[in-house]
Amino acid sequence: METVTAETSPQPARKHTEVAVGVLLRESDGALLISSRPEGKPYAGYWEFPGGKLEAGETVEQALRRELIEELGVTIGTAHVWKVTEHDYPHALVRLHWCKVTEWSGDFEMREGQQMAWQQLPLTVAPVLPGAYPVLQWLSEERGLPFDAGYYEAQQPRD
Ligand SMILES: Nc1nc2c([nH]c(=O)n2[C@H]2C[C@H](O)[C@@H](COP(=O)(O)OP(=O)(O)OP(=O)(O)O)O2)c(=O)[nH]1
Repeated sequence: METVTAETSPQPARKHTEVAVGVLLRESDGALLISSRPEGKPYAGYWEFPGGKLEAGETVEQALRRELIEELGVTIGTAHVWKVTEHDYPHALVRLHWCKVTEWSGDFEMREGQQMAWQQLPLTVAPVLPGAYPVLQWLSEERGLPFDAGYYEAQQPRD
């Protein structure tokens, strides 16, 4: 009989965590809204696009609308998925559903004690969550700007 060791036994497939993410674009100058991750979450203090995990039965748009009310106090208009990416973190395998958002109402309030910044590319806040790099690349390409992942990598904390 074949012995299956820990090294050779197949690993069960990791389940994806589905995440809705908003790229809020300011009409006047095309600036992007970036926010910092609150204390108590993995990667606290890292900068990201606002959003969060889908709850049972929610569409991406519904989850994004709920998250932005919870985190920022704004209610978004229509949002459609623009890109889907995946990132494998030690804490989770995430599937990110990215939506561009150009319409919202309400005043921004940092309801989770986080910070926010309207930024042009390349971003000047750091460190940025690595799962956001592909979107920064696509946004740069759309604007005819160079994208250098090394610029963002160099700002990651070292252990
Ligand atoms: N919001 C957001 N999440 C991102 C980005 N890039 C990226 O890899 N992620 C990952 C980090 C997290 O593993 C996951 C989002 O989960 P989260 O913990 O922030 O979600 P949540 O607000 O629903 O959190 P929770 O407190 O309910 O657990 O997606 C990004 O730009 N924005």
